[in-house]
Amino acid sequence: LRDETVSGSHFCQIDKGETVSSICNITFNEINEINTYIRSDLEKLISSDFFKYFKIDLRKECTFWDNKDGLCFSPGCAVDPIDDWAKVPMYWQPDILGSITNNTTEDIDIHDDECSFLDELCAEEKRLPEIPECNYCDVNDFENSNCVLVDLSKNRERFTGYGGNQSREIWSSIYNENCFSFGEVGKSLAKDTFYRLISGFHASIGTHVAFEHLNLEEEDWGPYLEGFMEKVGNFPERVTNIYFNYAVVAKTLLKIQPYLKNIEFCNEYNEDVKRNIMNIVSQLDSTIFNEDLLFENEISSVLKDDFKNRFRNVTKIMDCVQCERCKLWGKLQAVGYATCLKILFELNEGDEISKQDIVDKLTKYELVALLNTFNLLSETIEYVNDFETIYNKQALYGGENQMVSFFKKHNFFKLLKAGTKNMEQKIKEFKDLNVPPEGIVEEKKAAIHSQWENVWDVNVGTFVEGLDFIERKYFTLVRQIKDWFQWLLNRVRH
Ligand SMILES: Cc1cc2nc3c(=O)[nH]c(=O)nc-3n(C[C@H](O)[C@H](O)[C@H](O)COP(=O)(O)OP(=O)(O)OC[C@H]3O[C@@H](n4cnc5c(N)ncnc54)[C@H](O)[C@@H]3O)c2cc1C
Repeated sequence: LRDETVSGSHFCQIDKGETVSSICNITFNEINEINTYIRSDLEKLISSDFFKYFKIDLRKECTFWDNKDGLCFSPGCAVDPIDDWAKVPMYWQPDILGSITNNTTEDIDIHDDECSFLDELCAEEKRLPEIPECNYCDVNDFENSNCVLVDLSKNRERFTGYGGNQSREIWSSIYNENCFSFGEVGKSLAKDTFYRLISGFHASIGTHVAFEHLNLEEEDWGPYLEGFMEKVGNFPERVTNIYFNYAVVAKTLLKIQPYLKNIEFCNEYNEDVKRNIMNIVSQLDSTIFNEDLLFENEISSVLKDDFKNRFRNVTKIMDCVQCERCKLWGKLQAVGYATCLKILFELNEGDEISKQDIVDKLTKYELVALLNTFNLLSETIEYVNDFETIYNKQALYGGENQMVSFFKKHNFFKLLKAGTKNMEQKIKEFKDLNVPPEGIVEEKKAAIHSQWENVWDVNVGTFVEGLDFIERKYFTLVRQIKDWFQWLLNRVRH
């Protein structure tokens, strides 16, 4: 979505000078600009040892329906969990995490494991456990013994081949059962936001899938513009929702920034990670998203609970995803958005001490998910811009490319060749006709004439049909050639 457009048309039908939504006082252009500034810092942060690991139970049972038969057999669906523990940093080692759960006060310490970020990272600084606040997502997700640790940098979100009814069922269940009904959407900013978050999340996955796409014919990875346009680009609302989500997550980071001081990312990494986060956050603009407007007039504990329940359901539905890699990234993003909602809702009220308390109790998984979700959106915006460049190039040089691909696709010359063969066959048959005896010459002449007409009609018809094809697609010139040919044909026949 950069400034240059071809012949005045807007890529994805979006005016980049407009604000992203009534509650985001920022334009598409401004978000593009911010994203360019923070991109390299964000990439550095996400590839650090602290943020590149995530724990997940890939075998967790789907509690909504029976999906035992639904498996994704494509090799792209697989995840490579960590098996060489020697290479994993100290604070991700199972014995460090395990030492907490092995304690006699197991139940309490499990919560400690999940919700006291500081304790979990720096074993020597254990504090007394507190009751968790992670109730926008399912806290049990990260505490069971079936969890595996995954290096996210080695299992990127990309095309896996997962699709069809299986994935459609998941999306439709998220939209139909867990978003507010269509009657409610449009009447309430808060409820609209819920739908937009899901749609932006979906569109971001679609953009990644199209950008890191496997061309099955050429067995090569690369951007697939048609796929992007089909799933995202032809729907301005979906592209807008990606920018909307970017604004929401950016604002979440701005909101927790003043309270990050207490969090220690272990001595080894603390300063680096903190400096990096501060660098990123300092480039964001607080007008990017106005959550006060969102909750104006209607923030109530009932609505808040409704949000919590619905989003917790969304994170649980991810257990029903049959493709492991999709499940990994789906879960991570669902937890990332759940964390956003929690911070935007909970940090909007109460005194400074309670706000500090909420941030102090964020779990490692929530923070890893939040920052990785922001990184995915940042990549998505970069990809949308790259798709625009590809689109503009094709529009500029499209005439030639389209012609070549047309001839490749419709194989026009093959059609002509077949027509010619047909014609040769007919001529041969014609030649093979025995010369008739005197008396029936006139009759035979008429038969021969009709044979010729037949040959002519069939083959010329094929040829004209071929020209028709091209004409319909691209050339007015062909119409003239065709008219001329038709005129010549009429003259020869009569
Ligand atoms: C949680 C999850 C994670 C996934 N991760 C991956 C992955 O990493 N790699 C991969 O290759 N595939 C992944 N998939 C599959 C992918 O999302 C699509 O489902 C798949 O590519 C099939 O696409 P589709 O064109 O049939 O439509 P789908 O994307 O399945 O969409 C179903 C319907 O939802 C509507 N819709 C589509 N997009 C939007 C939107 N943004 N907003 C509102 N409505 C919309 C349309 O009406 C569409 O027909 C994932 C699926 C899920 C559920």
